[in-house]
Amino acid sequence: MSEAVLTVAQMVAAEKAAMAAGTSEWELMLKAGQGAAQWVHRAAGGRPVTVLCGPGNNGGDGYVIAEDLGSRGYDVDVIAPVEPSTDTARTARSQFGGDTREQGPFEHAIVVDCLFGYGLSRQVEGVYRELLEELSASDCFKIAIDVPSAVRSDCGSTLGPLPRYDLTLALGAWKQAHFLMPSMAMMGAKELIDLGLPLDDAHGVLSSRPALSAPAADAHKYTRGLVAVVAGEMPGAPLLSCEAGMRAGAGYVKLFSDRSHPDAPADLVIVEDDLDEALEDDRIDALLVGPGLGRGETSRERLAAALTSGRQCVLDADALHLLDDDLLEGVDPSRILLTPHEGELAALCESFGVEADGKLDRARSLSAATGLTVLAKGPDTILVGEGTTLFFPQGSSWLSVAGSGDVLAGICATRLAGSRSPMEAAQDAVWLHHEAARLAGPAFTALQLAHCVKPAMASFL
Ligand SMILES: NC(=O)C1=CN([C@@H]2O[C@H](COP(=O)(O)OP(=O)(O)OC[C@H]3O[C@@H](n4cnc5c(N)ncnc54)[C@H](OP(=O)(O)O)[C@@H]3O)[C@@H](O)[C@H]2O)[C@@H](O)CC1
Ligand SMILES: [K+]
Repeated sequence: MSEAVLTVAQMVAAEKAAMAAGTSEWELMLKAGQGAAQWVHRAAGGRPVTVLCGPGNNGGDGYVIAEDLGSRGYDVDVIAPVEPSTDTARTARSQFGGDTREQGPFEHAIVVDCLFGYGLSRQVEGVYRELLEELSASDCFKIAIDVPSAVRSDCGSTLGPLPRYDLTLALGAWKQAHFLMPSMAMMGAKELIDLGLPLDDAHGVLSSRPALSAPAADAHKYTRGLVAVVAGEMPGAPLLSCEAGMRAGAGYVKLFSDRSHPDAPADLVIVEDDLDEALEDDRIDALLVGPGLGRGETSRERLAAALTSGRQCVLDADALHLLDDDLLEGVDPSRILLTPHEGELAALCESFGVEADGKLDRARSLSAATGLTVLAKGPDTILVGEGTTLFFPQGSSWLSVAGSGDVLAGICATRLAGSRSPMEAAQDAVWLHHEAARLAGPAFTALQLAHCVKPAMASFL
């Protein structure tokens, strides 16, 4: 099944294309509703179900679900504050053999929310708000059809109460809100119901688990990739990057630093030569600059030296605050990966005169304006480059710890050194980072996370 992630406009276009090819909207709704009913049945296991139906086609899906469950012998209670307003939803209503009522309260242990789907267009008020508030306060099992009803499908922000759902059933394709905060964290388990829509042209894709490989039989340390981490004013952060990079498959990790690192592990090579000289080593496959770099003039010079060396680079942390058009002059942007968190992304957009709203739009606009690959990290991670946007399943919330980004940057640099493109390297790194966090369990430190990158590798071999 396609893992395309669509905007509302793309969703509407895909539906239109399916209809032009001979499938009616009613057929799509039947397929969607019956596919969803199958999941509701699995969750309900015979217990009575309440279905909340709104005025549009999301409500139409609700009537199809109610009819399907009724035909299986379920006790179904349908709450529909208004009559359906689209032809297809009216057809669905007329095919539903049961009664409806206009408002709550609802008592059943399973509630299916079909108030609004991707057609949500304004603040949720009145009886709809009351129903969503009641749903939020209830301890019932909550199922959202397509998207939670108060969620804007393109950006994941809310226009009303957002209950914590147990299950969200996406119809036809994933919407961006399924992988963006705050909505993604409230959707529970997510399942996709295939409607056979044409989705080949989608620019957004859900990242699939990478398959990594062990070194070739004749590998040596240089063929596996030499990573150089360019240190700066603060020693701790680049060391964390090295600790992670050393466990993500690199053959060799070096720290280019002009100060001593008494806490460095014995298996890390520290190069104290002049940076320009150190960068002349032809065997370097990728550089990481930014963690602990500082933002002063010397730091800027170190970043400039790294960029003008022509090597593939991962830029993180302070490097993202220093980066501007001047530093990128003559640099091939297709060899550079940026790993900003939300604040760094906003700062980058300002530096490059990119006007955009929200994380997704910022990452896309920055990449389009500069040609750089952008890994916009955070609880909802987005990767943009080569005209594509990749979305990711949610990682552990324990990743919100100081040094977590340094670890991610170190993994990115190692993957980039291992003959991966910036997009591939970043994708590998997000999965390794998430898996390391899963293995580290609760309340880990960044160093413990870096150590778990090694066992995380095993999950992808
Ligand atoms: N993808 C597919 O292939 C398939 C998709 N299907 C389903 O269609 C869904 C999209 O349907 P949709 O376009 O009819 O929009 P939907 O979300 O039901 O809501 C629009 C209605 O709500 C109203 N309204 C909006 N906001 C409001 C507010 N705050 N407060 C009050 N009213 C508000 C709005 O009114 P208006 O803005 O027009 O005044 C309009 O009446 C999609 O999510 C999926 O479930 C399947 O059936 C078939 C296959
Ligand atoms: K819904």
